[in-house]
Amino acid sequence: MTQVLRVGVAGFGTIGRVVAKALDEGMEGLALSAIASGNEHKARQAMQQLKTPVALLNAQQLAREADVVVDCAPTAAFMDIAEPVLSAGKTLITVSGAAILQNPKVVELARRCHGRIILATGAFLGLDAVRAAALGTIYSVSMVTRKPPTSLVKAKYIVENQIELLGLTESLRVFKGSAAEGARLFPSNVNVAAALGLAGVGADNTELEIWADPDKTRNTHTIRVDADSASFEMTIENVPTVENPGTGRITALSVIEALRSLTAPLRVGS
Ligand SMILES: NC(=O)C1=CN([C@@H]2O[C@H](COP(=O)(O)OP(=O)(O)OC[C@H]3O[C@@H](n4cnc5c(N)ncnc54)[C@H](O)[C@@H]3O)[C@@H](O)[C@H]2O)C=CC1
Ligand SMILES: O=C([O-])CC(=O)C(=O)O
Repeated sequence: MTQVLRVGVAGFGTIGRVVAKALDEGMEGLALSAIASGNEHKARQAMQQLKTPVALLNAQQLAREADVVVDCAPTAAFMDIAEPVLSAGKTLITVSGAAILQNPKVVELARRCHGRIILATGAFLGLDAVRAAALGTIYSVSMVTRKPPTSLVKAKYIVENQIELLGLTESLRVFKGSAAEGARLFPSNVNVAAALGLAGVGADNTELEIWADPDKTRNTHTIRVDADSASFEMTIENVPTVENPGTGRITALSVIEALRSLTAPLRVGS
């Protein structure tokens, strides 16, 4: 008999709903087993769209119920979701690179308990090449993010510093520094910079600029890497989701792809 992996989805928002829908519609070797949410009322309403009803559980119960948990919740909820999954020696798929930087001990927890954290590529590109280059010598890694002002208005740093972005007529650089600092100040907006840091030379040594750009309609990230094995420059232009413009449409698809590669007979890319 073929084994089917039970998948729990934690966080039923912009990304979580798309991932749950894909599982509900059928993915080879994978089945949606339960959902955890930060807002029970909204989650119950949205769960009515599922063809096969599943339970709404808390994070502890979800970790017991599922073989694999997909974390699609805000950065602040990461440890509540990750800890029970990893302590049980199970697999966590996440796109919260910023949360991993904030909680580096989570990697040790996974090691000690034989759990596994898969940081999906998310709204990004090129992490396979960066990881490979990191086996040699990387001289520099930098990233420039340009987002439409609407994608940045809810960012922690922008809100706390009351920076007015919606009336911009030209682009404004809102951050320049390390990816580590950028991920701390913009946790929901530059998870991709955190992932780039983790893949390459570390977030402290990865340079980052973030621009609010009224001429952009897409969340755009350009990375430049100079290494002894290769030099490369890549740009991705992500279509913002309607629900949460800071989140590109491709993010949920990347998570679905990460799930699919758990059971697919052929995996393309490292
Ligand atoms: N690496 C990447 O490329 C990207 C990463 N992200 C990250 O993905 C995460 C989710 O993004 P979105 O779906 O756009 O956010 P969202 O705000 O649309 O959805 C988050 C959901 O999590 C729920 N939630 C809150 N606390 C929870 C808890 N303790 N347990 C379970 N659920 C909880 C909320 O009620 C909400 O439904 C964020 O951490 C964001 O920073 C987002 C976009 C790209
Ligand atoms: O980096 C993120 O967390 C999200 C992002 O920029 C995008 O969706 O393009």
